[in-house]
Amino acid sequence: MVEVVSEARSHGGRQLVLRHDSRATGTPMTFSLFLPPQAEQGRVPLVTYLSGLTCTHANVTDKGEYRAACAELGLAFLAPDTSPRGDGVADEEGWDIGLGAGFYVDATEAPWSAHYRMWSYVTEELPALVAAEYAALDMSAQAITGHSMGGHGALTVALRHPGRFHAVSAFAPIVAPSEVPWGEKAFSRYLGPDRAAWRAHDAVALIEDGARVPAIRIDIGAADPFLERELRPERIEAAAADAGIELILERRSGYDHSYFFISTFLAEHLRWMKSRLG
Ligand SMILES: N[C@@H](CCC(=O)N[C@@H](CS)C(=O)NCC(=O)O)C(=O)O
Repeated sequence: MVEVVSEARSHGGRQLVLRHDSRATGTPMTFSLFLPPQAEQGRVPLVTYLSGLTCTHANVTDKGEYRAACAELGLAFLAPDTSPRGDGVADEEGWDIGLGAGFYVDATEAPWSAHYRMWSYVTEELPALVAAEYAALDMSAQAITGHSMGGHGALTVALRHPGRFHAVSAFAPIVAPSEVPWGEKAFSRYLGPDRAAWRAHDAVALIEDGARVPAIRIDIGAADPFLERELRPERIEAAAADAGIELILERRSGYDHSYFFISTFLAEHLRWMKSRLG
């Protein structure tokens, strides 16, 4: 059962905000879905966008400026939340852990393991739900992208589902979470101290361990304050080069980590995705 929280006409399509009771997280979950005008006539590809730390579906929905391009290109755009929320959901002080910081893993450690099952949510439950509810979505034509923690999510989800996504891109992604403070903090709590278990959720480690996608597109702001400490794009440049994965990585002069940066380049990513979706 999906509840429509809000619906608005935009660029000839429909911008929906939806809520449902998630089996994966055991909580209500809210997400947004834009259906372009082409969805009224036939089937359309689906782009999933995974958000970053502190975000809900609302940040990209309000500030991402994707609707004009999606309406032109005939792409649906799905934006999930970044963690379970509600009474009884574990949290800890700090904006980089707990609520708003699910890191797209299924936690194995208490107290997190009770609800923090964002991997199952974004890879299984949510795609199945939207496919069942919206027949216009062509689930054989999917692409995925994301920002920061959500860039990490997009890369790891695509690397672990070969063939599901025709295109994967990211904005300012955390490419090697096992090696940086945000990821070490989250993984040690959610997945425990055994770093071997972290590799399945680390894009650089996955590539080193043999996971492959045909191509990756990344944009990153050269003035991003998290660049050197948390994002470390040089790590995926090295891994992709060693693996023979085509990597289109643009460092955008003067841009920071914010939605002013993302909204500037999101349409370009959607165009690139559309070209790979055929
Ligand atoms: N809250 C943090 C910043 C966290 C941050 O930059 N989050 C990014 C994702 S990693 C974001 O998109 N924030 C929400 C927004 O800009 O709308 C701080 O105070 O430094």
